[in-house]
Amino acid sequence: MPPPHNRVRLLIRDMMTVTQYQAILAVARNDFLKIFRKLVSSAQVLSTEETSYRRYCTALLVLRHFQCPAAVQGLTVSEWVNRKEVDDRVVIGFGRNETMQRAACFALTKEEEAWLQAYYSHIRPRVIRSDLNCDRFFLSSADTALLTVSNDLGVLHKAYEKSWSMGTLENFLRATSRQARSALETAAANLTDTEKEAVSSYLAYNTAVAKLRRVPTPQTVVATATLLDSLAGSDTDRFSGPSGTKSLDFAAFLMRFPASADSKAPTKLDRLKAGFPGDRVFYDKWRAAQKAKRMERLLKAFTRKPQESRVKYGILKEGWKNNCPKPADVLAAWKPATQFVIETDEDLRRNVSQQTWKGLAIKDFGGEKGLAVVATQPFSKGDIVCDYHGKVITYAQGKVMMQNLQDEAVYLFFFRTGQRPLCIDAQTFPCECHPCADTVGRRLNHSSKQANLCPEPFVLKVNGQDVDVVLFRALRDISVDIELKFDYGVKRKSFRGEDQDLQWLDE
Ligand SMILES: C[S@@+](CC[C@H](N)C(=O)[O-])C[C@H]1O[C@@H](n2cnc3c(N)ncnc32)[C@H](O)[C@@H]1O
Repeated sequence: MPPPHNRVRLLIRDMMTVTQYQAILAVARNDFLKIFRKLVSSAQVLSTEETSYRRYCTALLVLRHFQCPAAVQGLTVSEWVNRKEVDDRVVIGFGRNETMQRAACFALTKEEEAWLQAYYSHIRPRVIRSDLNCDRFFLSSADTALLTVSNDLGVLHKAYEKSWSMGTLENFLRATSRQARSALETAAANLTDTEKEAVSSYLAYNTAVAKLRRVPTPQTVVATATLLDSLAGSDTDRFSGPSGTKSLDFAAFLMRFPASADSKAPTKLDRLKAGFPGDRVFYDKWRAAQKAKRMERLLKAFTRKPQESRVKYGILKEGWKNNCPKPADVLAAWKPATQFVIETDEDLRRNVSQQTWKGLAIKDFGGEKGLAVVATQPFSKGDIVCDYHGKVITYAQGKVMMQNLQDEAVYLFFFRTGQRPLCIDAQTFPCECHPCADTVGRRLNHSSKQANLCPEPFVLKVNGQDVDVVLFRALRDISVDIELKFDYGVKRKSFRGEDQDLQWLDE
């Protein structure tokens, strides 16, 4: 029999409601939101704050969405970029098939999505420093897949131990995933059988369990998430701050009016129409954020220390009439970049031979466009992003393959290196060297007007042999979530040698 004080704890645990298990989310919320605001306004965030932010995000998925730690750890970038908006929620992990190991599927509110997106677009890219190619959404600060979600939950509770008043029930509680899930099952006892099945499917996390159940539709996942909120005894805003604060929030302002180097400042009328104050407080902060972005772009544009006149010309070419950094400030902040030679760069050779390109995910846009590639970390103008991978064949062989294609998408890249016309065959799929991978280059879509990548032929020594490769270079700075595209360089009437009216080739 457990000692008396443990018996009291066990008894209290039996009485705990779902909301009480979720109390840590409310207690830590203000600190979390402070970091969120800093992230979206591009203010400096300490690495300790980044870790606390990640801990809160994983706690949210465990305690509010009842996902088990293994499912949170297994969440991938591909699942995140392929999330689907359904009604007022965003469904993640939908459309899995049997080859996938995890079966977590949950529906976030729009606010929660913005929180996780801030982790994904601001913290995750900073954590990826080495050459490890990790597709996991949550990374540890050592740039590897996060394996400590349970432990992180304990650390989050410990950090707020003192702020919980002595003698309250919460004081006894360090909620674990298992306890929160079992409190939910207790709360679900009076539901109908169909609702119970939906709840237990929302909680399922391994393929074996998920296979026994029907695959839920995204609408069912959303309905179940709403049901879970009601079982927790309150609505989706139960952790929200005082009403009316949202419109005073600069983070919300930036979300409504993103401050990129090229965006137009919101006018007073724009601000008022969107429900923000008409005064200059947010406006001035917005201008400072844009100025910082412009400074960043100018600094990246010069690989050698420029003359002041060149910086002035650079600003003129950008067409920025006001709110630009002073040329003298750009010169003061400029630092030389590290040298990078394509033909001898070891990382690049490894990426070509092993297809370990970082910062990219394949996203399904559906319809005619189909699969495409999006950035999962920022790229700078001039960066090599990936290659067009496939077997190098002769131009003539490529043309024969092209003529034999019916209506299917084309994965042949014709190019010239020196005087030699060649073709890369990515039509034959999967390739012999990567039988289990969908290589990213073949999923790049076309755009003649908004291309952000440019193909360049090179000869590289790969595994001791000279290999013809086509590398894609970023034509401009590319941020997270942007689709990567290049100009296929063909006209719609001549594509595939047929007189086909393919309108997308004019895009
Ligand atoms: C190299 S593949 C690109 C990846 C392809 N979307 C997929 O789902 O695998 C080329 C094919 O993609 C499609 N495609 C490329 N760019 C497109 C665009 N901008 N809009 C619509 N479809 C496009 C065309 O069917 C083309 O033959």
